[in-house]
Amino acid sequence: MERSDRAAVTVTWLKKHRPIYIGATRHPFTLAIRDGSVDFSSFKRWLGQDYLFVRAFVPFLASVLVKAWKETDDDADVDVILGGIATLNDEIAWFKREASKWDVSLDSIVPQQTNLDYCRFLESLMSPDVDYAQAISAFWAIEAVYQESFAHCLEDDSKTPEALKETCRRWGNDGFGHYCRALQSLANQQLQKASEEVVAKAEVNFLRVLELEVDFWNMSRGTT
Ligand SMILES: Cc1ncc(CO)c(N)n1
Repeated sequence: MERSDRAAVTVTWLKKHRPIYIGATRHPFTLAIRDGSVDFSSFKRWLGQDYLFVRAFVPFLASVLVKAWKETDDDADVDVILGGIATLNDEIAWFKREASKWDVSLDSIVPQQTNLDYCRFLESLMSPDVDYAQAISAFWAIEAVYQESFAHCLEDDSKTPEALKETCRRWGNDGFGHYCRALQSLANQQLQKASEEVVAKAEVNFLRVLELEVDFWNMSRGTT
């Protein structure tokens, strides 16, 4: 592909891998939240596992911040990522409150294999050998799946149970949507300048994120 054809690499990926993306963002678990049929024990399992995931997401974000600081000239990238880190601080406090509401004891959650696999993937991206283009595009994909999944649960015709709406709003709100578009545009900027090899690696990572997201929803549903 010519450089000029790659104005928005992430848009190309979304078109090319549409069925897989839909599989992650219209998963039976989140569709069950949306139609009100979700089993609360599945929700509680998701809550506990996602808390562990988000804890592992903190050092990953910190590593993306360091890469942005090293590899970009203006402050825009660092500012967007720093905003993400600030949100994560609130998110961890929210998980603790939500868990106590649902009687989920966060201290005794054992990470399931899927979660360990996902955290290991994050760790692989934290290596200094992985460039910023790869890290920021994976970061965007991870956030975008949650944004699309939970925004769908808040549409007018959804029957999301009242007790789950706050969770859906956390990732489905317009502000988070705006943040995801900002990440997507940072990813596009980097991918546009990146070598063919880096773009190819980033596309593999994108697919791996989608696969891990599907596995994560499956785990929450108790089907793995
Ligand atoms: C598994 C997973 N993917 C994405 C997000 C979004 O931050 C999250 N909290 N958990």
